[in-house]
Amino acid sequence: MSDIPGTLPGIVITGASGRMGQMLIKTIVASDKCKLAGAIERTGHDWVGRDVGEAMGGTALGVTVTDDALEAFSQAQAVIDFTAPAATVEFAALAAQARCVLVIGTTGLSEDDLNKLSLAAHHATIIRAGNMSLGVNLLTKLTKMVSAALDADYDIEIIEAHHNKKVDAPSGTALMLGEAAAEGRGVSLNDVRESGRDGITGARKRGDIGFSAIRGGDIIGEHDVMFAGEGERIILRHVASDRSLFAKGALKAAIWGQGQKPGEYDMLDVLGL
Ligand SMILES: NC(=O)C1=CN([C@@H]2O[C@H](COP(=O)(O)OP(=O)(O)OC[C@H]3O[C@@H](n4cnc5c(N)ncnc54)[C@H](O)[C@@H]3O)[C@@H](O)[C@H]2O)C=CC1
Ligand SMILES: O=C(O)C1=N[C@H](C(=O)O)C[C@H](O)C1
Repeated sequence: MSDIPGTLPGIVITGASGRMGQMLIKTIVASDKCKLAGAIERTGHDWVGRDVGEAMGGTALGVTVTDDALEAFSQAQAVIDFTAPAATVEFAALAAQARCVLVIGTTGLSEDDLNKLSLAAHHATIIRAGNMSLGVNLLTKLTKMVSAALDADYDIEIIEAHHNKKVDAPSGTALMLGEAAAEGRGVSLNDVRESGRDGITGARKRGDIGFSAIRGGDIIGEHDVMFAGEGERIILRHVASDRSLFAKGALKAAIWGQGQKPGEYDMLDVLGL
């Protein structure tokens, strides 16, 4: 890992051609706190071998898209990964080899994937969150507080809406909010999670935390946490209206991670919440 004092941290972006990949590259280019050190795409992708700025339809950035992740990671101080679970697990192992900071935004990770990330975190500084925005991370705190103040007479339902290309449900953010609500109630989310209502479901089970997912158009990401009681409903809401929100949070995490010991962190650590 190159680490020349006084230079800006170099950041590698995986999934460079993706919605978040391109947003991250634009955010890095506009930042005076870090520089773009590499751009990764999957083997066979038509961006591999091209200048990433030109591939994005703009001016050349002097960074060629590569599928050799380990070589790119070893030249960087941090990697930001918003791709897909299988790729994220591979990148975590490579980040451990390269001993660099890895910021993970990928959602839809299984328990097995998370265990592999924990192993990689023995050698890499891994910062992971299903949502990198200040607003959502603050909302997790509020959700926990409201959930702790109310008993199970208030039914908790989490409703999320995203664009029609999203492949996982419930969203990573919805699960973060569900974990916060469960924590506030002093229960495990796995014991009370209800995310598959269809057909003759029977009445709602007291204490369940329900999830509903809407998919349509270009919705960036909207989340409601509803506490539905007798005669009243409390609704906590976050609406993302620009993807740059997530990219700015991820960059903040990559810079915060410099000098942190290997281990697992989240955005609450980064934001000091
Ligand atoms: N934590 C957060 O704040 C946010 C998380 N996300 C999550 O980020 C992930 C990506 O979202 P989008 O950018 O919308 O998806 P996308 O489908 O537009 O982009 C994913 C990119 O990853 C690339 N990729 C897949 N496998 C790869 C591999 N093995 N090597 C290199 N590149 C690979 C694909 O070619 C594609 O370019 C999703 O899991 C999404 O839920 C999205 C927005 C915010
Ligand atoms: O896929 C997305 O787009 C988003 N994914 C994250 C999630 O699963 O919560 C964050 C954000 O809502 C956008």
